[in-house]
Amino acid sequence: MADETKNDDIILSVKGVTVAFGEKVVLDNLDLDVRRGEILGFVGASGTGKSVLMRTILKLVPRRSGSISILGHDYDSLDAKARIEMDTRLGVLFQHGALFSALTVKENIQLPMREYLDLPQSMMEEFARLKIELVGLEPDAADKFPSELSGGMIKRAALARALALDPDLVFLDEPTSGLDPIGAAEFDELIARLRDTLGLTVYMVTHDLDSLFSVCDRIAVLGQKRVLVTGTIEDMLAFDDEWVQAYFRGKRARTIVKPASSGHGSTLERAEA
Ligand SMILES: Nc1ncnc2c1ncn2[C@@H]1O[C@H](COP(=O)(O)OP(=O)(O)OP(=O)(O)O)[C@@H](O)[C@H]1O
Repeated sequence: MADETKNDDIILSVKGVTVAFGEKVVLDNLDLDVRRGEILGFVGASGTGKSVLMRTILKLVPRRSGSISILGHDYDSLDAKARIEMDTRLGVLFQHGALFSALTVKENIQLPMREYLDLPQSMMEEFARLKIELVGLEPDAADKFPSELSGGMIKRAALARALALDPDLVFLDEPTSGLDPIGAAEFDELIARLRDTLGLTVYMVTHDLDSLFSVCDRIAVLGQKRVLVTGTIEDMLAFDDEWVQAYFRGKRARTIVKPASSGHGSTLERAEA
């Protein structure tokens, strides 16, 4: 596929990255670009290394070789102050939310603010209130503990925490897993709205075909220890690989029906053929 992306548009660039645990190589010479303002859906069979790649990008897993540049900077070449500044520009929603159970929603959201910013309590209260509103939670969710929230509310609260520092790029690890189809669709709409209103770039690891069809601007497929293909749904359907074909043309894909007038409508008609 022709790639006309300018370098300025690349918010995350992964080049030649290899990650191994002992003898076991999980990612081998992997390349991936994420463009500013897009929702990139990242898929791959279970155990192929999607979480490992996300954790490698976030410096939670060491790599053997290769380079990772975020917002035009190679993290390894930054000094301590610049690294902290860089950390504030990234948000992460780990699978299952990973909220602190002993803290209220408001306190969870304020945690990154306490860690990275020196703000008066009154300002943190106001910022937490705004984030709660932004993700579509009721104001009274602020003082609730995670155990008092539904699965969908936990995801939204975790998203509010990921957005606490107004990041440029957010990483979402299976954000709709465990949600019912309506809750998942509402969460997808929220993500798309944040992309459109805040210009947020979203890197989303997902198994959710609905999300891939409805909100992802591009898709990247992980397989054979590297990114096999990136592109639109059309590119996936045209890509000659057994797993990609089974995934995007399989039974579950065929149950997703979109009106022909929508962006991917014709694709889906083809998928059903
Ligand atoms: N800390 C670790 N030590 C050793 N092996 C690991 C470690 N973390 C991950 N792995 C291995 O790396 C491989 C990729 O795991 P990963 O969790 O990234 O897969 P995944 O694509 O996210 O899978 P799923 O879709 O099931 O969540 C697996 O074989 C896993 O066992």
